[in-house]
Amino acid sequence: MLKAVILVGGPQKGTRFRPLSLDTPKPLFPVAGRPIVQHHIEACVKVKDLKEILIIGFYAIAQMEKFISEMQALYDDVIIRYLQEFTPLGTAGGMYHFRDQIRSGNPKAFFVLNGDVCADFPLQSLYDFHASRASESLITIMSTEATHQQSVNYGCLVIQRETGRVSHYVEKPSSYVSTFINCGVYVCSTEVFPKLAAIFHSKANESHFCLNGNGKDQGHIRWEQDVLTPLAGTNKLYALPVPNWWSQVKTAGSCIYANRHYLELYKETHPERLVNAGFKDDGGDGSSHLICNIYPDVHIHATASVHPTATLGPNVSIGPGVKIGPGVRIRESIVLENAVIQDHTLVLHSIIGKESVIGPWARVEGTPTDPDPNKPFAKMENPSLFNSEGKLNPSITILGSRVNVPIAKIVLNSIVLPHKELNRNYKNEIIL
Ligand SMILES: Nc1nc2c(ncn2[C@@H]2O[C@H](COP(=O)(O)OP(=O)(O)O[C@H]3O[C@H](CO)[C@@H](O)[C@H](O)[C@@H]3O)[C@@H](O)[C@H]2O)c(=O)[nH]1
Repeated sequence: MLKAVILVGGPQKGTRFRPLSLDTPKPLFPVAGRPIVQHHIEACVKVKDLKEILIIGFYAIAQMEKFISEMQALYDDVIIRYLQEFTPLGTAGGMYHFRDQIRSGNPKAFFVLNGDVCADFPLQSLYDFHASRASESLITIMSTEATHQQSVNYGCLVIQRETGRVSHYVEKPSSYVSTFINCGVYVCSTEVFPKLAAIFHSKANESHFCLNGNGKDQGHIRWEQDVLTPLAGTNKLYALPVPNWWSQVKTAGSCIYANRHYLELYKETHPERLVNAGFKDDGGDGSSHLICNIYPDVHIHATASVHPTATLGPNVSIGPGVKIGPGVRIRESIVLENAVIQDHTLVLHSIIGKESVIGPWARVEGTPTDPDPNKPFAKMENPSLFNSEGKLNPSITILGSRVNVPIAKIVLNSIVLPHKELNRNYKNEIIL
């Protein structure tokens, strides 16, 4: 039997995700019509013999319980639970704290997935690789290549080509180590728990490491620095470099990028979630009707209404209850629940928040922050909001929830906090 742990962190961690994280915990933000973490769950339930998924974070249970019960209803062959840390315990402290839940039933191994990555997760191949080295391997890391320049923003691994052993691991090094990076996806043997126990007890003995000293709980353990770094070079740490699409989801801009890739994956995994050439299934009886002009890939929730003269795509996700008027043009964007986009409005490279209303003949446009297509292995940059001159770096436009854009106004490369009534044009601004 196998299990999976998904690390979702908690409210303080989502600051680069504002204003989107103000009303939805980041792991539940919809990308390609499904919460970010549902994509992890869908990858896990495909693994043979995987029986339980434990989502570990420090969000309040009330914020997660509806999602968990929806997931449990959808995937009833697998147990899905949320375990709340009483305080942030780091990337390994939660696993140690909930060790009895992870070990119960005696799983052969368990996956660990960072909740803030998106990927075409090759979990079965990762497990098969791990199992083939089970006599030695304690942890197998999913790895991918990055550019020299970007690699230092990740955990970097030196991998022995023939064996897959990791001889050296440095978390976010200050200078170049390797272009092979840690994807934040692992298979672990339960033999890792004695290691975590030793780390926990040695931290407890360190006099400076107390609850009020550095502000972190004694149970705070860093998976990367405390576990992976010392394990490298001991023949117990392996890595499997994979060519699959993979990216972090740190900023709102990376959601547009992830949206595009998950929509593309749907062609193989869930073609029913895509709208084909402008036709939408009427439900059950095999009939379909023209809804609008489509440039694939586009996902439209069954409860959204789109005028037949609107044009959507490529890479657009339309949420539940959204209303899109005549002549509207939307591309490379995510439109959230119950938003209204009125006649002849243009939306490009943007996220439109829940219940926002964009009046007719308006223009809401952002600038994509995609990886450089001319650099092999380039990843998403996660630029800071402001440049060295204190000006907003051009990025996607985000309208928080319940924002009102009146008729014929233009909003370019701007971030608008919830509940704002805009009354003029905006360019490169944060509207607080
Ligand atoms: N439960 C829990 N989860 C946590 C905590 N702290 C972080 N997490 C979760 O653990 C994941 C990684 O946490 P970060 O601390 O944000 O690390 P990172 O900068 O993304 O780097 C990690 O991921 C990279 C790949 O995306 C790796 O390259 C890197 O080596 C490292 O593992 C995220 O999903 C985050 O929500 C915690 O205290 N508790």
